[in-house]
Amino acid sequence: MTTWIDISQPLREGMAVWPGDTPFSYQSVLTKAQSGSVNVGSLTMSAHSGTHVDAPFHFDNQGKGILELDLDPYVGPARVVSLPPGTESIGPASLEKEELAGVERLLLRTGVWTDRCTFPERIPPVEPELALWLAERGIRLLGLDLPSVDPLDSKELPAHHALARHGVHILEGAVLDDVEPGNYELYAFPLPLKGADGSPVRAVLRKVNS
Ligand SMILES: N[C@@H](CC(=O)c1ccccc1NC=O)C(=O)O
Ligand SMILES: [Zn+2]
Ligand SMILES: [Zn+2]
Repeated sequence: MTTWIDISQPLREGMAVWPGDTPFSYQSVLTKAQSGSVNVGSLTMSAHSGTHVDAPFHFDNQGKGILELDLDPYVGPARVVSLPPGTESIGPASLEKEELAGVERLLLRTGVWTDRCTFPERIPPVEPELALWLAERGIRLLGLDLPSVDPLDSKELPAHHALARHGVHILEGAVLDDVEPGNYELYAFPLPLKGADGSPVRAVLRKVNS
């Protein structure tokens, strides 16, 4: 049996969501007793719930929505890198010692979001300069264990825009606490949501030998 490493946050009532955003809820609309055959539930949630991907339409009215996105960045070989505790921001200097030749998907573990029931107050943001640096190295997906790539109070979202401009897809809210740095295969397809600006994903890793 394959050993999957689930790096998705469970979607459940009470989970932390962006301040002011739609809380997650699963409601039973029909019970087996009522229908005589089946339980049926209905979901209410933000497109940015838990472990999710952003489409450029999230921050750019002319940007692609989830359904228009290329799927390749979301599946394939990936590298997990752990950043040192106390990292203030994530830029080229944070990664200069890493040998990233051939890496197309990069997952960064900061370890700062420890209590998933509450939203973090401060996160180390991605420096917009990192976008070009990643693109120059052929990286097409940046994943983080953080709810955003920009400071939580940012309105301009410079890192989101820079990453999109350079074709680097964004995966947010991954759970990497127990994942050793190294090489993996990543599977994190977005849902086929027409017109949506983001999508929750079931993100999993599988260890590869190297
Ligand atoms: N940029 C964040 C989400 C975000 O900014 C947000 C999500 C829900 C409601 C409001 C938000 N931002 C600003 O008001 C993300 O990419 O998940
Ligand atoms: Zn998002
Ligand atoms: Zn985002």
